[in-house]
Amino acid sequence: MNTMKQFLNFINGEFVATGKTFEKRAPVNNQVIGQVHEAGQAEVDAAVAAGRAALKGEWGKMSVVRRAELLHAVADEINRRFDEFLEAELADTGKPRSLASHIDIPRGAANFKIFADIVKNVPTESFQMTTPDGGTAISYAARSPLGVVGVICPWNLPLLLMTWKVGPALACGNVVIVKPSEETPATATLLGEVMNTVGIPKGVYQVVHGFGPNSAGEFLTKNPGVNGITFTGETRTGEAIMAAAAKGVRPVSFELGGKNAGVVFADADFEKAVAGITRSAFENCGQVCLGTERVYVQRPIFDKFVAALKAKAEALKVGPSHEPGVGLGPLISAEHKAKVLSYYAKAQAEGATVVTGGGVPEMPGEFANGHFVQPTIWTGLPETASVIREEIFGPCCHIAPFDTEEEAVALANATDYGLATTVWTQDLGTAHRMASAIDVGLVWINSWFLRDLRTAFGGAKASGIGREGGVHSLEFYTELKNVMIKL
Ligand SMILES: NC(=O)c1ccc[n+]([C@@H]2O[C@H](COP(=O)([O-])OP(=O)(O)OC[C@H]3O[C@@H](n4cnc5c(N)ncnc54)[C@H](O)[C@@H]3O)[C@@H](O)[C@H]2O)c1
Ligand SMILES: O=C/C=C/C=C(\O)C(=O)O
Repeated sequence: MNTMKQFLNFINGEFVATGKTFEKRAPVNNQVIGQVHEAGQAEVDAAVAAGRAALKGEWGKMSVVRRAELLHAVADEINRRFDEFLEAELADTGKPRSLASHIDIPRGAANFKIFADIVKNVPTESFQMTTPDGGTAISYAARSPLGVVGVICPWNLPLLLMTWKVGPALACGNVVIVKPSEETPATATLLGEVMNTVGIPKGVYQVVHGFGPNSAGEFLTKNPGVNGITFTGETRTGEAIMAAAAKGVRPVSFELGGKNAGVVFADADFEKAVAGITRSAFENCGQVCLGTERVYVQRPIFDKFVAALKAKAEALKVGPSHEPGVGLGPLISAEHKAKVLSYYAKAQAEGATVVTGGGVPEMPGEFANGHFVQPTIWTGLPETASVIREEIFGPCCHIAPFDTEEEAVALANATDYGLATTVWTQDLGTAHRMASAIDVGLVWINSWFLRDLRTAFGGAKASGIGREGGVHSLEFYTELKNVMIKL
């Protein structure tokens, strides 16, 4: 009998079914592959109570060193069960096996290790002063956990983006309640087994499944027992969560949407620039917040660059995860496919030259029902066009020419977002001037999505609030107290 996989909530160390389920469908063929048990108000309230109890119990009293040891053990257990996490992520997302095995799952584990090490080694400040009465005083800072942290995650890099928050939150002594995307329940649920195996006390890591409004997401953000919320997702969702967090003045950490530019100067290493923009436009089927949907190429190499990127896009093998050599998987859902195709139609309606793509590939057999779209490149549109102004989150980009550095800066900055930019040039002066002038949180020079986990990560403007990564995560996941002692 084909027993449908059940994705349960993970509350107080137990896997919890509810009477209310929704379908999980495979992006590669749109077949139902599981039932997800939606957490209601009662389940979310139970998770908050269990989290608060955990803070008062063994976990709240645990030393930093012991916490770090346990988080290293979590990472080691993820790596020991690497194939299970890999298969779970592939089933949920349909992404190419090469991508999940080299990025999603390794980073899912690494995110625990890096913060386990950081919390053991980062000092806090101390000062000595002469007091007005001629005496002295010393002061020191001390960090304490925020408390119960709500972690709300998107579906594009499910394990990576969830543990990018859970890692530092736990390292700082908090407890977390994770609300994975309704599209990708698997790896967050599997991590619950790992937490039990490793011996993370119950109530420290919990998972509630569901949607946003009138479901687990909203119940979590509105629960007064939640002390802070870290969220990755669309900007408009961030606005709703920020409104919820306002009650009780709870802190938020937001990684939001983007409409990132890629800027290629005529002096760039041409092959590297083509390869880099190909990755930034099409990797993960364009479903990466850091991805490039607006490409600006200096005029002398514009035609050559368009031809080269066309060739790269057309060389991408479109198919399901298990097929070797697949470079482009499906989009996450039928709804998202419809959204991306609506932009493909808008581009044509607004007069774009379709350099390649613009539709749906012929897929064999069951995969004809998958959420596959063609990698697509446009030219010839004005900067006011919808596909240049709005985040699409698909395997597509528009390429436009520019002449001067100043023009490239103005084009890159002409957006409400401020997440990432990738700049390709072999001139050091150009590189540093561009990095300085572009209003984003992340600039890659002659690279893209190259990550040092000690660095500040986050977006400016409508792309986010705060920075996570390295010591910057401690600023969100702890309260910093100053103690002054008169001697
Ligand atoms: N800046 C980054 O680092 C980053 C990384 C990945 C994705 N993103 C962005 O995420 C978006 C794609 O992901 P998505 O479609 O899952 O985003 P989304 O905003 O639709 O959903 C994200 C999560 O928020 C939950 N949610 C939705 N409404 C909510 C509400 N009112 N209250 C509480 N929770 C709510 C969803 O259930 C999901 O778990 C894109 O805009 C992308 O740019 C940003
Ligand atoms: O889709 C967005 C990717 C975000 C990546 C990270 O947050 C990271 O690499 O830590």
